[in-house]
Amino acid sequence: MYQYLNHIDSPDDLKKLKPEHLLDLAAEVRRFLLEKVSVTGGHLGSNLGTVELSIALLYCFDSPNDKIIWDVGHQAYTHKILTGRRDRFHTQRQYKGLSGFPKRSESEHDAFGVGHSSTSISAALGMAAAADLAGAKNHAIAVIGDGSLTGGMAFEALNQAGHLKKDLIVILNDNEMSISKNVGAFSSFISRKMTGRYFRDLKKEMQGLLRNIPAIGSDILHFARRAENSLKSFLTPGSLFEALGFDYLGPLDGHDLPQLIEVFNNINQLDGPLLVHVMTTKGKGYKPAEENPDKFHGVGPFDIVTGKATSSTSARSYTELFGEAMVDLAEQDPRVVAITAAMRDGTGLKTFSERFPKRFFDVGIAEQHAMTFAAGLAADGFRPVTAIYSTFVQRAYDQVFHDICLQKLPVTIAMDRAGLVGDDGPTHHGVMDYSFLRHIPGLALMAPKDENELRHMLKTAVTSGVPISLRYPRGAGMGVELDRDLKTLDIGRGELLMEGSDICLIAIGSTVYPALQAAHSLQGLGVRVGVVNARFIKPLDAELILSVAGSCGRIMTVEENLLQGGFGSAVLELLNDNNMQDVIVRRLGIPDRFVEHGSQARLRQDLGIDAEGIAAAALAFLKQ
Ligand SMILES: Cc1ncc(C[n+]2csc(CCOP(=O)(O)OP(=O)(O)O)c2C)c(N)n1
Ligand SMILES: CC(=O)[C@@H](O)[C@H](O)COP(=O)(O)O
Ligand SMILES: [Mg+2]
Repeated sequence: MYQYLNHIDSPDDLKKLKPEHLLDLAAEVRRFLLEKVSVTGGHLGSNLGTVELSIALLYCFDSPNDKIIWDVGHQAYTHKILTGRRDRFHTQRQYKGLSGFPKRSESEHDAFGVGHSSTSISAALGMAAAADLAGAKNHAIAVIGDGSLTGGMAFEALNQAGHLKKDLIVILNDNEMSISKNVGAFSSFISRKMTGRYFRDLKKEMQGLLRNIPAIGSDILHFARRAENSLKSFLTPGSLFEALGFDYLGPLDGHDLPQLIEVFNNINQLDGPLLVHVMTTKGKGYKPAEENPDKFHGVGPFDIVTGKATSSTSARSYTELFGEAMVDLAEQDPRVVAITAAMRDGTGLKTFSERFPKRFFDVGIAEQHAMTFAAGLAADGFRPVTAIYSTFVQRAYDQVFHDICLQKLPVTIAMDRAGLVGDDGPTHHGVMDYSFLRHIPGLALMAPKDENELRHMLKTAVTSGVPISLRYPRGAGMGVELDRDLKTLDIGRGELLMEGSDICLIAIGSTVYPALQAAHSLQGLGVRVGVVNARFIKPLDAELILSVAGSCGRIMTVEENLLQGGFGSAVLELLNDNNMQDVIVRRLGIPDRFVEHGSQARLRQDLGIDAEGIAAAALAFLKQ
């Protein structure tokens, strides 16, 4: 089946192959990727696009002594397969299986843990500085995509690299795609095809310009030629990197394995900062992915022949209903604008962008900029909604504080993928937003119990006129009926769902329905259980919580967030501030550790925040 691939368990095995066999190996790797990812799901398009690049890097450099760092790392499947993980690759992103991203704890060939974009150049530069200090001669190689290069910290690293002049290799994998088509002036600049027409027009312009300068004899033509040459060198993609102190090579064909090997063997001898620009095709070698690179960026299990998904969910997703509510709100209020950081489809804003193109902004992978851009819009009368995954909002903590809350600007921070996201694992779980946002003065923070309440919370947010954030989970909603009209909720008001005098479960967001389920099963055992849907992490519904605490004397909080500084902590603080220390409290949530990847259901079960876990914890609590 795999004549070459089955004999490669390390880069040393790879190096035993003759160069002419590497093309066959690349074909086998592509087949292997399709075979495995069509079953497990995962990031397909970017991995099909980096097969040759991965082979050439491991063939020409000396991993793990040479450090290869993949930016984001979603495109490092071939790197993993050729570094001893082929036989375990069917477990990638599965519970207790391989991670979907490079991880130092997983292999010595994973030089740096990744998952959030734009970190590779900083890390590689750090390793280059380490090698320099240690007198070592190993290479530090960052492989960064054109999308990830729109992330600000990549430029912070390029800036310092050009200054330090350490031996650093940056490989720009340019497929002109982020998750969707890449955006921004920089991405069009680096992918600019220096066409003949472009130069001809430019030349005409130059000559026109020069004709207006008083004749300075025959020198003018000499000057014109020099101007044209310098203009050409200035306007090629490499000119910007050269201006930052890098040597620039490219653009090369990122699928031409012999060329990549020749170049990589040569650059092995170079020193100082070097940027190699390779052009690749996202989804290369698999027609459905080449034709729909955005759709095949991240996939569930699919049929290789048709390219169609083989698993589907019934209930509509939180994301989809968020997107629909955004369209409704934008129709009602011309001040509503939407901002995404390179994740239009992932955040459900595709329809919004088509209906209101002038009120839709994709800022690239630039969450910090997104927040302050929103603050600018809000300062001048608009109602911006930033739609950013919870884990990526962590990137923009200071901007939320400094640019939005301190100035009390009416920005809505809509955090999708909040809570446990599942297969992407610890880099992507959105389990800290209660903790890192709750203590910012003036910021309201809420979480809906279901997709219908999400819609009302969104309306509440964009009409509130204050800094406000809502967070909702990845995946399907609860399948509840949707109210026809969106309504506004009272900020700081929760709802009492069940009354009970033995114990009261105070839940928030995705834990409300599991708490209700637990309560019904406890009722069957004769336990009188109350359930509260808190709705707001801040401001808490103090009146409701103090009332149930006083009448029950025993409460259990439940949250899909770290316990440290989370919702339960807020309730403890409230009780303490109101001298209700005699109320006994148990907090269910995520303990002080990172949660590995696996299905959301399995992770919630492990953490005891699913219905069974809540019921068991409540029973144990009652027996104390
Ligand atoms: C800080 C951060 N924001 C957003 C993402 C989501 N994300 C993952 S891959 C990706 C696009 C990356 O594009 P590029 O670097 O060009 O890689 P390609 O998929 O094209 O190979 C995005 C936006 C992320 N991983 N990290
Ligand atoms: C690698 C990356 O960060 C994104 O591709 C992320 O995996 C998308 O997550 P969703 O699949 O939840 O949209
Ligand atoms: Mg790209």
